[in-house]
Amino acid sequence: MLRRMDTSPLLSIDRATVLRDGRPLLDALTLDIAPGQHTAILGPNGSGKSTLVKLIERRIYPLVHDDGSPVVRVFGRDRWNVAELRSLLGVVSSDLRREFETSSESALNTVLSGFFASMTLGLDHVVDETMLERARQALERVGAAHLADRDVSTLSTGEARRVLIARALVHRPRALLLDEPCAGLDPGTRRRFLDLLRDLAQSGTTLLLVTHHVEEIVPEIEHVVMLRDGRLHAQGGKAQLLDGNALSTLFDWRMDVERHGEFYGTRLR
Ligand SMILES: Nc1ncnc2c1ncn2[C@@H]1O[C@H](COP(=O)(O)OP(=O)(O)OP(=O)(O)O)[C@@H](O)[C@H]1O
Repeated sequence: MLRRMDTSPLLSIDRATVLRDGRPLLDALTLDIAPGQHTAILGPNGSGKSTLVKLIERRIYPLVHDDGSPVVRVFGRDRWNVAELRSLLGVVSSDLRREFETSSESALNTVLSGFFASMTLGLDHVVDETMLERARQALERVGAAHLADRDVSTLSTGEARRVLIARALVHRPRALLLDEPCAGLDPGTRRRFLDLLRDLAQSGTTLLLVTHHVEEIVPEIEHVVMLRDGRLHAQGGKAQLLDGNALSTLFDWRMDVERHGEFYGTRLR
């Protein structure tokens, strides 16, 4: 079973449609991401990026197919217990960030709650020494060990982001799904954060990075998916899609693409 899962696509979405008030937020979206394929998911506001994240993390469900065939498979499987899925696919989403803004848990407990796919540590959650050690290591990994005892609601945006990444990392997941992880970070913190993502990618964690900023696409990411109006607008390699014409069409504004070493940037016309 494990061997089969290892070679299965990380993500396989077959004509996913999500409706709200009769309107498609995702419209027959088909998308395949291979194992180990670091991917950036780009799209303008309202293009369906966060909806896609919620679909993958099982917060919302698509319309079912008439023939009963699965719409979303993660690591080759369409049925998951959420805690089990989180152990393989760590998620840092905007919903999760909002939920933790009002939490009164310490950063360490917040990271530990990742073992139980819950928001807080409950009385029925038994934390053993190994978990504690792993949670401390995860905080260390993201440079947040000194925040362990702080109440998460008192952390700055960048500090809280690190704690949420540590929470996603406690299981040492195979992949990380990050929705706008750099929103609200100052330039230095953003660059350090991107270096952390590079480090994770180089040590074998597959990155799925949702963003509207080309500047955040770390060099390890080679595959780009473009969403627009809830549909797959384009997908391909960076050389093909991080191009002035392709990005201008996607974002409806003329822009040029510049290379900054291994990174890309845009200049609006
Ligand atoms: N619960 C909901 N009910 C109705 N419409 C919704 C709901 N959630 C999202 N939408 C709409 O679905 C569309 C896609 O939203 P989504 O949040 O996925 O976009 P996004 O690409 O993540 O945008 P942004 O870059 O602004 O975060 C938007 O038009 C949004 O208004």
